[in-house]
Amino acid sequence: MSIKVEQVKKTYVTGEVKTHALRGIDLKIKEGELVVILGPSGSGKSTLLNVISGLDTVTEGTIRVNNQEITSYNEKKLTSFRRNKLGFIFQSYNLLPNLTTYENVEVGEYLSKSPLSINDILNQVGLKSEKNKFPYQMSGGQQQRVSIARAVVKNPSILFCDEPTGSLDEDTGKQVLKVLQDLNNELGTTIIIVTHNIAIKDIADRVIKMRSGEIDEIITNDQKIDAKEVSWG
Ligand SMILES: Nc1ncnc2c1ncn2[C@@H]1O[C@H](COP(=O)(O)OP(=O)(O)OP(=O)(O)O)[C@@H](O)[C@H]1O
Repeated sequence: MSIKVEQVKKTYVTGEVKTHALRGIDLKIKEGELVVILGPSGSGKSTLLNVISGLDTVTEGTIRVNNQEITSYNEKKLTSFRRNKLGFIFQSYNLLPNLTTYENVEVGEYLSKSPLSINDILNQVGLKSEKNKFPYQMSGGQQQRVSIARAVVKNPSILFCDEPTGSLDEDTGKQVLKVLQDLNNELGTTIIIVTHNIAIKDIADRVIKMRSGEIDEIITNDQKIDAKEVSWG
């Protein structure tokens, strides 16, 4: 699904204090792109991800997803758009602790009108033999792969990832990136990754650098590398 962001501003008001988190963002993302958003803390990365995914509203401007203006949707329409079309992965895996791997992924399946096969996805993320384990019986990388499987079983058109490797060591982080890269290549899922980790830029089609609520620079990456070759440095 393509995304078109036009003149988007987001201002948070807390008491007397106004925070201009987004100061006029223009951005187009093509279907099937893998985009990495980089920038210092407070530069507006998560806010941008939240408004594009309809988790938060804009103060000004429009966002179109596949030519549908989601900024004009009411809460009910937004909820159904998020449920049917989008997948989310966070730094904290947000798994249900008393459910097994398979059952956690079933939660994603239940939310979708056109789910993929749970077993196929567990194979794809390398968790076939972890199917009956509970989150506490697995490593951080395995738990993150369960959260990816839960998001992907919905067959989302866009996958939003907020610091997906933030809690992981380098080797495990790279395995998780590899899973995301394979999904992008094999299923054509549009993927947007927000991160502090500059090394992740090497797997992106484009890198969007943010600063103080604005896009500072957009870099097209002509030499994408395999996630296994990424080095945290
Ligand atoms: N719900 C909120 N209410 C008030 N201010 C907010 C809210 N969410 C974010 N902000 C402010 O908006 C600005 C941008 O925050 P945002 O979380 O988008 O930055 P970020 O680049 O994702 O930072 P980090 O890398 O630390 O997660 C910050 O100044 C932040 O304090």
